[in-house]
Amino acid sequence: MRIEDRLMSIQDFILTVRREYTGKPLDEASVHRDPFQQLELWLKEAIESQVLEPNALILATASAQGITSIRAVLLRGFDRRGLVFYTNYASRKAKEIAENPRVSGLLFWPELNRQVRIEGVAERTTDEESDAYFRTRPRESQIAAWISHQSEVIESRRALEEAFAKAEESFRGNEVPRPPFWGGYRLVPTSFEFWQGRENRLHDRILYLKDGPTWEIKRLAP
Ligand SMILES: Cc1cc2nc3c(=O)[nH]c(=O)nc-3n(C[C@H](O)[C@H](O)[C@H](O)COP(=O)(O)O)c2cc1C
Repeated sequence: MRIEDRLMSIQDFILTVRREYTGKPLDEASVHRDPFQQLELWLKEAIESQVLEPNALILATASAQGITSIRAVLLRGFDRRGLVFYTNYASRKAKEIAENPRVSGLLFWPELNRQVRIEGVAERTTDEESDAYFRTRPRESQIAAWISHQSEVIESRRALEEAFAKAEESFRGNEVPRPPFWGGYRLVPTSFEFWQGRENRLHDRILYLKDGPTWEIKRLAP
């Protein structure tokens, strides 16, 4: 249906659209004691449910002055050390992380009425880790990493495409190495919150707080 056929303005639509959230109960007694295992379970369920971008992580950073910014990045791996994503080390997010390593991330799966909030600090992955991941990227993405001065103002789309074509030519016949200004970060969590939408807005919110080597588990009001 086209928006015009709804006989409703966009303003009225967003005011009135309302969805009942339902889902399997999330219970502090039955969740994994280890939030990384809980994350693995929910990621598995998101992937199995064929949500469009199950590993899209909305990442918030803040400058030293507390000016915040957010964007999506792709979660490329995780283990008990943290959650890994890759980017340009001269980008806005990287500059903010250099000033202030505190970051937060959000995984949101509307099809499952679920979100996961993660707070912690970002630290760079090792060169070896970044190299290993860079080698798995399609060649075009490897070349794009070289020519994109991510987050900087550029003259035009054409200038970008010309730089890409030039780089493609100069790398012809050779492997594309990882640019020194491109690599990974690991979000090392200090807290996780798993949110499951439930009926009547009585949602389940389970909070994990790092307590030395273990995690404290609490329930939050919806
Ligand atoms: C679904 C999705 C996934 C993305 N994944 C990445 C990523 O893994 N790494 C990255 O640097 N940018 C990624 N981007 C682009 C970022 O959102 C952002 O535009 C870029 O990193 C520049 O951000 P910054 O100026 O805040 O540093 C993605 C965008 C979307 C919509």
